[in-house]
Amino acid sequence: MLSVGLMSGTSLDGVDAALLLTDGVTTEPFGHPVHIPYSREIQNLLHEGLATARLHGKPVTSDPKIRHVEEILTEHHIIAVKDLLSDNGLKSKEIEVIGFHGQTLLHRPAEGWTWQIGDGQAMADTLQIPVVSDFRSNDVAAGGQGAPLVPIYHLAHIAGRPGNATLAIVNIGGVANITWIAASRAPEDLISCDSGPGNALLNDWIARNTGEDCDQDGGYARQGTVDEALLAQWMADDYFRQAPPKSLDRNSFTVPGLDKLSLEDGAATLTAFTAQAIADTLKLFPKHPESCFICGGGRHNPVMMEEVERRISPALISPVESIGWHGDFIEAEAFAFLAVRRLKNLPISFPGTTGVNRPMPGGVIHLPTNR
Ligand SMILES: Nc1ncnc2c1ncn2[C@@H]1O[C@H](COP(=O)(O)OP(=O)(O)OP(=O)(O)O)[C@@H](O)[C@H]1O
Ligand SMILES: CC(=O)N[C@H]1[C@@H]2OC[C@@H](O2)[C@@H](O)[C@@H]1O[C@H](C)C(=O)O
Repeated sequence: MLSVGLMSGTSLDGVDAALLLTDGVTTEPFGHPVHIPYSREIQNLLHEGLATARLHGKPVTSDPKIRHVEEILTEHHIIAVKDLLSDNGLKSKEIEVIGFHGQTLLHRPAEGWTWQIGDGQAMADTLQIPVVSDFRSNDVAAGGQGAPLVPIYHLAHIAGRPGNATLAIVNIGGVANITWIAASRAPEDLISCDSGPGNALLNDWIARNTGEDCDQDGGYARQGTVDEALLAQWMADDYFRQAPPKSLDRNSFTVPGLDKLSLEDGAATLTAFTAQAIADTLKLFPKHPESCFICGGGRHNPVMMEEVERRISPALISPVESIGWHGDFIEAEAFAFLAVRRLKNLPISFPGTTGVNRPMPGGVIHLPTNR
């Protein structure tokens, strides 16, 4: 079965689209994935959507501003699927299902909800392919965190590899998250959580001060000095001592005192914040992993990788490319996998991954209506 996965993450940098050959248990990435970056205009629109959602403080789907953002977001994802199919010489009828994550506007599992936008029915009708969206709500409604959902894909993807070392897969996206994989390789033994910030706070800091999208190759952080006292203050947040599973909103941390730092010292301290949170989170799992594989955009930032290496002890980190994975498209592949699992009614979240009380299927199926 060939399926498509679409991810628009908390970095707000664009849409990742990937193909996966999967029966919902075994997996094999297929063809060439695509990344369709957001224009500055769309990024601003998404930021406005996030700000509007924060003002509401709860899902208000009838707000015309939010509906407009959803429409543009959905159009952009439809373009990504069309590009993916044409780049790979595929037709719509060769795709069994699309996993459409959408864009998270607000995430408040403690209040019993999480809010992703993206019009799955419009996508199904336009492309004439079944679409699965809204992957997180079922888990949150059942008392789970609704995130991370990628761990079962990490497990399926690692399953073919020899060896039974305890592993961690660390994703440094907008928010960073970690999947801990036990030697048993059993889904019931998975443990995961969001570790803390990834790139989103750093991106926001760089954009605010320079108008650039990110700290390209760690250029600003490299010239700065980490304010360890301020970092210790940020790390005093109770979140970092809570046991997994646990999850974060993109804007869960407010980083007081940051504005007093220079551009470079701010970049260095935010980069260290991401790394220190990863290092401290690894101590919360039952056993220190024998290897840590890093995926997500943060692995392209050499200063961030050095900070992670320096702060994890004992450190045994390498990018996921060292095990043959494509580290920029793991999440898109994961949503292709989760969509097929939804069609088969297989669970996508587990007590150890989201804190839900039993393995839980998730996602809403949208079948194309004939026009
Ligand atoms: N060369 C680079 N130098 C510095 N930072 C980089 C580089 N390449 C990518 N990044 C960072 O990675 C980010 C994109 O990461 P990624 O695509 O994993 O985010 P995401 O899909 O939004 O993640 P998530 O869904 O996990 O929150 C960029 O916004 C940028 O901050
Ligand atoms: C609510 C939400 O959208 N969470 C995202 C976010 O981005 C990274 C981190 O926080 C992660 O837990 C989750 O996404 C990934 C894809 C997941 O569910 O596994």
